[in-house]
Amino acid sequence: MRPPLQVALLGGSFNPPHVGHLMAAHYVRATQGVDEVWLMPTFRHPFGKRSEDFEHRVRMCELMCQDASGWMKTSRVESEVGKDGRTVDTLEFLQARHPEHRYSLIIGSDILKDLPHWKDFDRIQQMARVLVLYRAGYPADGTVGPPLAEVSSTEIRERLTRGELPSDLVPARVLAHAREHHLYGL
Ligand SMILES: Nc1ncnc2c1ncn2[C@@H]1O[C@H](COP(=O)(O)OP(=O)(O)OP(=O)(O)O)[C@@H](O)[C@H]1O
Ligand SMILES: O=C(O)c1ccc[n+]([C@@H]2O[C@H](COP(=O)([O-])O)[C@@H](O)[C@H]2O)c1
Repeated sequence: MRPPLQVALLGGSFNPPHVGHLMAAHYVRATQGVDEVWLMPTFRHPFGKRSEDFEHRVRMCELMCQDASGWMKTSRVESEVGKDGRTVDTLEFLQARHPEHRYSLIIGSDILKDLPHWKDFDRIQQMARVLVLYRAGYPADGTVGPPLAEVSSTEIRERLTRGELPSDLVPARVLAHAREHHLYGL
């Protein structure tokens, strides 16, 4: 019998995806015994965060995944769960759909402050191994690995608003998609 597929989930707004996401995915794949990393763009953000259209964010994630050899994938699962975007519901849905997989959940250390407001984080920890990555600028206890890139989608959107093209922070194919579709006021 084959061992279960080890899947690490990286949920986020991806508004837009950037090299910080890419480094997080590569780091986990390289060091955490993971077969695949699935990017899961939010469909309904639980805290009401507004973003560009889901389809554009999915496409930009797919374009970013093209840089990896099949192990990094984009999942539309958040649009299929049919609830209000809570991660515990997404995990339940994925476990029912692929009971043969084993899940890890990747979060950056900037999110630790929000966890008390997440739904059923205890249950999440029962269903998945939670990997807290050290996001540069957000030191915390219990993180895994070195500080990762100091980059955020917020900073990228700000640069775009100023008319700058953040080609040092956004994969080229992703930036080309944003330009072609006039996202972020381009
Ligand atoms: N540079 C980074 N290093 C480590 N983790 C990151 C980094 N950027 C994002 N993450 C993690 O990836 C997940 C999704 O992040 P998200 O898509 O919200 O990006 P963001 O840059 O934080 O966006 P925004 O600035 O719009 O809040 C979160 O768990 C976040 O902590
Ligand atoms: O489950 C929750 O209650 C919950 C509350 C807030 C955020 N999340 C998830 O956290 C991930 C990162 O969100 P964000 O705000 O950094 O884009 C994303 O997958 C969200 O669905 C989950």
